[in-house]
Amino acid sequence: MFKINCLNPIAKIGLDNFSEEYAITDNYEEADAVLVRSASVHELDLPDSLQAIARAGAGVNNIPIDKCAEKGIVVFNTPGANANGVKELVLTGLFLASRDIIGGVNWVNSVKDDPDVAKLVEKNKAKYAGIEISGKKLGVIGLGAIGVLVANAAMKLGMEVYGYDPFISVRSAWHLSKYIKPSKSLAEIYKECDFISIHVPLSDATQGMLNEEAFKMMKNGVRILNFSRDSLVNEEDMIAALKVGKVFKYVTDFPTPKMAPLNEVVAIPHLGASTCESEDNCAVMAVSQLMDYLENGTIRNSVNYPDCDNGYPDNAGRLAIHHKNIPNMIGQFTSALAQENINISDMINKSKGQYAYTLVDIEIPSTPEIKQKIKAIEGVYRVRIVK
Ligand SMILES: NC(=O)c1ccc[n+]([C@@H]2O[C@H](COP(=O)([O-])OP(=O)(O)OC[C@H]3O[C@@H](n4cnc5c(N)ncnc54)[C@H](O)[C@@H]3O)[C@@H](O)[C@H]2O)c1
Ligand SMILES: O=C(O)[C@H](O)COP(=O)(O)O
Repeated sequence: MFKINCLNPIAKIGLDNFSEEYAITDNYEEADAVLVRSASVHELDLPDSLQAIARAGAGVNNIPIDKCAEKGIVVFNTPGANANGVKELVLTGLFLASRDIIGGVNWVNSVKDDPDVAKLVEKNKAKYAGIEISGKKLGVIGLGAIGVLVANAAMKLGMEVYGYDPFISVRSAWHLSKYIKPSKSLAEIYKECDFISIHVPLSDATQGMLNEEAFKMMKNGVRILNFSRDSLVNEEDMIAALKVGKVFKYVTDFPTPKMAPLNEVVAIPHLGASTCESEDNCAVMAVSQLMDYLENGTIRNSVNYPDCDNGYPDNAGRLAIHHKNIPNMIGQFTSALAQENINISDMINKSKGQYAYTLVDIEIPSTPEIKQKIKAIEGVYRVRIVK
């Protein structure tokens, strides 16, 4: 029986896919695996029982992924599963940035009981007027699952779209419209674009990337959209840029105490992935990846361990070994098994950066003694008996 703890509410359609071999527990400390959305795992201890964390969503900055890797805990996410939900809200954001729609609606609310409301509207509407997005230049920073959808959709709305992603995947490149202009540098995006939308993960490399230096290169009155993470933007620099009109509007899905009260900020309560469809997609994908990992040792869409699939374990035993990606690990595993006169029937080894993962199928059912012998090898983080 596998025990699953949910650190956030997870869509029922996903949880319903767990078979009778699984039980949902309220007790994080006893969980074999955890499902999470945006709740922070950084402050939590990682119990010895914990084998996997599945993020039902894209961003994993709420999870200590290296600390997990070193305990042999596989961290999954669900690439693309909420991308359409986010894209639709980004399109909304483009329109909200083009005219002061929110300011105007709020003002109408404040005069709604006035019998002359219709006259007042005609007299005051100019204050909320703006521009059209058609014909304007949009810069999309980060052409992953969301960035590609945003770029293609904005192009269909008549925008001239520039894209920047030095690490673009083959899959994204295939899906990107040929009409999107590839930018060689961020500077080109900053100098050319009327609207800029950022779709990169938060990391040490991207934190604060929209800062004073970047704003200096941008057009006066640029509109910036951030549906990725608050700290991609240097808050003080953004506030200064908004004050002088360098940035005309900042649309963000991540309000902070300093940003939320500003008139030039459209602050949305992190709704990008909060649609029935996205929540269902993420939950189904996360649960399927967890089950395949717990039952077969298969890894799909992990952010700290490599993809690794040796199918259903149809040999007598299977060991899943998490280890450092250093020379002679496989040699030591095979020697340790040979010393016990155990024949290996199948084996697969994959690596990702400094971490590696080996699935070894053997001709006898795995035992705690075999597990211990492999675990004692230096550089091994965890050994799990799959079968
Ligand atoms: N608002 C929401 O509810 C919501 C929902 C989903 C995702 N997100 C956020 O959006 C981010 C992107 O999501 P995604 O699904 O498109 O992820 P993704 O992994 O598919 O795409 C990210 C892209 O950013 C690119 N990238 C990385 N560093 C870059 C850099 N320095 N400059 C330019 N490009 C860079 C990568 O090459 C990749 O193509 C997530 O990490 C998450 O933080 C927010
Ligand atoms: O990174 C993500 O997938 C989003 O920020 C969604 O977060 P949520 O699952 O908490 O809505």
